[in-house]
Amino acid sequence: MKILLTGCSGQVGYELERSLQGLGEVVAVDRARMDLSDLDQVRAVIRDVRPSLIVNPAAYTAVDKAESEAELAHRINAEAPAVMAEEAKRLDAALVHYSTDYVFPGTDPAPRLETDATGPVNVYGASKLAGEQAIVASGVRHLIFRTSWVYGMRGKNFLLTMLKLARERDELRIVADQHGAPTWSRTIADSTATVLAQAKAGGADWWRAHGGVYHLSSQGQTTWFEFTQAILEEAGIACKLTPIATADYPTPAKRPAYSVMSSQKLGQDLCALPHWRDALRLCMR
Ligand SMILES: NC(=O)C1=CN([C@@H]2O[C@H](COP(=O)(O)OP(=O)(O)OC[C@H]3O[C@@H](n4cnc5c(N)ncnc54)[C@H](OP(=O)(O)O)[C@@H]3O)[C@@H](O)[C@H]2O)C=CC1
Ligand SMILES: Cc1cn([C@H]2C[C@H](O)[C@@H](COP(=O)(O)OP(=O)(O)O[C@H]3O[C@@H](C)C(=O)[C@@H](O)[C@H]3O)O2)c(=O)[nH]c1=O
Repeated sequence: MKILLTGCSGQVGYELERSLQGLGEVVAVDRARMDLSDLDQVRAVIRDVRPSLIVNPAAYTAVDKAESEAELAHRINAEAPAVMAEEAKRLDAALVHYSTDYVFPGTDPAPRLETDATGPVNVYGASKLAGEQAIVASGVRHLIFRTSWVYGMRGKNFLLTMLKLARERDELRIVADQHGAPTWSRTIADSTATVLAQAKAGGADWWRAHGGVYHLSSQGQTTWFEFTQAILEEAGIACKLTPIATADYPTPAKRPAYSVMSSQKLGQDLCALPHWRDALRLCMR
C-alpha cells in the first residue's frame, strides 16, 4: 500500500507519520511540497505519487482567523479535499479525511450521532462540512473521522496555550459553558492505523461495509474550564482558575455550546477509544 500523507507538520499529521508506518510506504508531504490552497499543485502531486490511499489531516484550523479569511479556509478545507477525492477515485484509491465537532450547532445537550443534522455556527465549521460533503458526493471510497478539541505535546493547541499562560499569569479566566471531548492527537493517529489495518486486510468488501463518516473523540465530556483544571493538575502548576461565561470571552468566531459527539459507532464496529482524562494523563507523562 502506498500512502500519501498530507499535513505531516500538524498535530495529527505528525503522529500519523509514525502510526501509519506498519501499513505500507508512507509519502509524507508538507505545505512546501503540496500547498492545499493551490489546487493544481494538489492534483499534480497526487498524479505524481499515485497513492493507493490518501490520508488528509492538513487543514485550515485557525477558527477565529477563518472569519476574516473565509475564501482561503474554504479552498483548503473544502476545495482541496474535493480535488483529493476526485483524484483518488481516478486512481481507484481510498481517502481518509478528518473533520470536526464544529460541524454541529451545539444547541442540543446530548452526544451527537453521525446521522444527526449538522449546522455549523462559524466559517471554519462550514468549510469543514463542505469538505465532508464534497468527499461523500464524489463517490470515492472514504473514511471521514470527525474529532474534537485536539491536543498534544507539540504544535498549537489549547493544552500548550494553558501551560504557557499558567506559567506567565496569576489568574486564568476560562469559559465553563462550552462542552466537548478533548482528544489526544496520538489517539486519533493510532485509531486511524487500527482501522486501516482492518481495511487493508478486508479489501474492497471492507470499504463497502465500513466506509463512511465516524465520530472519533475520546470518551466522556468536559468544559474548557475543567479541561484546564485537569491540565494544570497533571503538570503540577498552581494558578488561580476562574470559570467564566462565553459572553465574557468575546471571540470573532462563535463556538458551539455543546459539541460532544458519541463515538459509539467507531467503538462498537472498529476501534475502542480511551476516556479523555486517561488519555490526558498518558499524554502528559
Ligand atoms: N486542532 C483541533 O482542535 C481539531 C482539529 N480537527 C481536524 O483534525 C485535522 C487535523 O488537525 P490538527 O492536526 O490539529 O491541525 P494543525 O493545525 O495542528 O495542523 C494542520 C496542518 O495542516 C497544514 N496546512 C495548513 N494550511 C495548509 C496549506 N495551505 N497547504 C498545506 N498544508 C496546510 C499545516 O501546515 P503548516 O504547519 O505549514 O501550517 C499543518 O501541517 C484537521 O482536519 C482539523 O480540521 C478536528 C477537530 C479539532
Ligand atoms: C486562551 C483562552 C481561551 N478561552 C476559550 C476561548 C474558546 O471559547 C475556548 C477554546 O479556545 P481555542 O481558541 O483554543 O479553541 P478552538 O480553536 O475553538 O478549538 C477548536 O479548534 C478547531 C480546529 C476544532 O475543530 C475544534 O474541535 C476545537 O478544538 O477557550 C478562554 O476562555 N480563556 C483563555 O484564556
